[in-house]
Amino acid sequence: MPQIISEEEKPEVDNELKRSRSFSQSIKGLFKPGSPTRKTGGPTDATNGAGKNSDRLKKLAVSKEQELGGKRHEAAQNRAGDGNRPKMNALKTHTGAFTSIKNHTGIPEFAGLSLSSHGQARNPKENSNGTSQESLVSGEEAAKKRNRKAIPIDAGNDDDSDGDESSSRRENTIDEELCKDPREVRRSQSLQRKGSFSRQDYRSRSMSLNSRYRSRSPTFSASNLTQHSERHSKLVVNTETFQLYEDGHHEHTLKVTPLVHDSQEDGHKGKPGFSLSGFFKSHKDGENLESALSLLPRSRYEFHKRLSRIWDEELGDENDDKDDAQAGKDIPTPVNPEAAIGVEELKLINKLSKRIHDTSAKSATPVTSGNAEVMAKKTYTLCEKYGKSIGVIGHGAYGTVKVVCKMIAPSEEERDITETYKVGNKLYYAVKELKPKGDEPKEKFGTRLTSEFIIGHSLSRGQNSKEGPSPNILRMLDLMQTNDGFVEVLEFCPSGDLYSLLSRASRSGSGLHPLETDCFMKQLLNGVQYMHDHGIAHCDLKPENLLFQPGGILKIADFGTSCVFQTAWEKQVHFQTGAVGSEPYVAPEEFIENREYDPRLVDCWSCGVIYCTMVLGHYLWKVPLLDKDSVYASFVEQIRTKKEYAVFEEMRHVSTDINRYRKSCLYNIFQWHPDRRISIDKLLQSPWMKRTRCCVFYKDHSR
Ligand SMILES: Nc1ncnc2c1ncn2[C@@H]1O[C@H](COP(=O)(O)OP(=O)(O)OP(=O)(O)O)[C@@H](O)[C@H]1O
Repeated sequence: MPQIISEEEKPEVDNELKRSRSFSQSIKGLFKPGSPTRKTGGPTDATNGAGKNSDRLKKLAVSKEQELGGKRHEAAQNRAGDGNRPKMNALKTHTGAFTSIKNHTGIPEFAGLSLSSHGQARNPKENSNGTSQESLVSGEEAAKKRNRKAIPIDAGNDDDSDGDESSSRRENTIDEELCKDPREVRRSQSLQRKGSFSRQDYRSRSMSLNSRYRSRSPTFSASNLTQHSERHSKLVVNTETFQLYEDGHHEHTLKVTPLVHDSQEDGHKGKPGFSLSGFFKSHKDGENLESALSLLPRSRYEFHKRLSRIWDEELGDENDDKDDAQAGKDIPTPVNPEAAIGVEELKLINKLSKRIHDTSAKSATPVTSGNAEVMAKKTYTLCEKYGKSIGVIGHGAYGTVKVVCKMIAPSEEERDITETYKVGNKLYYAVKELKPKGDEPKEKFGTRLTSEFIIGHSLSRGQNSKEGPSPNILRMLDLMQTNDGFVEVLEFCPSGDLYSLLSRASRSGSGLHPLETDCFMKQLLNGVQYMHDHGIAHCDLKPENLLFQPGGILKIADFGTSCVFQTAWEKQVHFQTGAVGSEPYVAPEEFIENREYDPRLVDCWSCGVIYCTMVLGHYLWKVPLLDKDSVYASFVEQIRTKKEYAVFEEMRHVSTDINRYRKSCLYNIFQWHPDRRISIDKLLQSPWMKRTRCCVFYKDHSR
């Protein structure tokens, strides 16, 4: 049964809502471009965050472990009308999560806490694509049209371990219309389209590439993927992105996002699209990028092992080893070895901070001049390790994201393919340029850079994890330095992000299939659970930060605003204050001034919003503030008075049972009081998720 707030709890909730209302008055300027640091509560900038982090470390030594309230409530469901769908006007905040570490006495002076942000007003998807979030806004007729007759099918998970759910109750059904004619399905599921995308039509080229990609396994180890294609089962649903078989198995067939010719970046007229077989002529920008040098110590050089060994033998850097040994001596023994931020990360933070600081100090003498040769001997260039730039995949707030491609020798072809996207003997990497924004202080930029990289690098390597890396965390492979900035080398996800997928689905009128959305949700929750298990909360979960491999493997990306709530030296969970993320996905408690909140629970709220966005094809609300958003206010009102929300009640699924379980989970996610919100762990244990068939096989069957 869904949980809502009981009568006796109302006063407390009312107070909170009032507070959130009054805070909303002051939040107006919070996310303006270049808006100054908030003085009280709310987001702070990285420098303030650093101060807070030191305080926190002192506090942490004596404080008791904070535990989550696990109270769950039950409530009845009634029907109610829904308000108007909002047009999107979202925002995003950024923060740095680390500060440089100068000494290691006592509890390490590790400042891995993202408590902060200064806001910038920004369209949620204000990028080169001209893509607008409004494109996701649509009406509600589609939901009504989806209410159709159903026929039985086993759409459940093979895992029958959800105790109380006996097999006799598994009357899973699938929409009759969906089985009959996928095109009709598309029409019937069509979502009203608003706005348009200036992203050029990707289809002509990507369609031909798509078949190549579809035939190969996604980048995650094949053993972790469920196998569908060998089964001889009738295809019952076939949309542009999803194929469902009669036996309940499914496959994702995501398209490949086209690259833009590098030269177009410079204003040259070039042919749009790209060929994976051809390399473009290097130009000045390309040379700058390709000669970028890694900032990672050579001991971190885990790929291209053969080459690494040669360098280690020929060019051993004793100083690095000495520094490591010295730093290791001063670091106390971890109490929480599973934390993503442990001894190795601490050493790396120090090294990177030093290197980034040195680079900033010497910005007048870029690395390509005299010192470049010396540095190049100690490390490797981007071109040597990851290949040449072949095009641009997108634009972020901090710079362009390019794709580089490296041919590998036949002897290397057996190499671990989890590293990045691989086609034949070519490996593709995404290279994200990072430059300080406008007048962003160098120190703050360095902090943000280190934070994002260390968190992403540690999580994606899974070094501190018994089960190894998660297939749902984007691999962050390297941090390199160019003439005028830095670049992160990332696993390349050729199918782009969930935002683009939803936009395309909305545009083509197909929407996503319920089993498709459930599979993505399960992957998302598993990825987030992995992060939480290792002491990191993402804090900016949204479709734009979820990338895909063509086979439908979802990758959580962008750790720039992530929060380290527990390091290897802490047993307690650290809460944070201040709104972080994008308004539609931010949990309501983040807006309450000076209120500490559990970052894991805000991630859970965001997952719920993402899920609803996938199902509905539009946002739930613009912002969860009563006085700012009538749709959110309507949600709160309906839950209070009718104990249900019309939007959730009207959602349809292929299975009536799964629909019921899902609804229950949604009510438990959208608890505005965080103490009553369901955790990611519990969500993954729910009958809904247990019955969700997923493209990734998670070792822990409870997931
Ligand atoms: N590893 C990757 N593989 C494929 N596409 C990527 C990858 N990383 C980013 N992109 C694409 O590049 C575009 C810009 O990404 P980026 O992360 O810089 O944007 P952003 O979300 O604005 O980030 P930030 O919040 O750090 O500014 C997005 O459209 C994204 O889908």
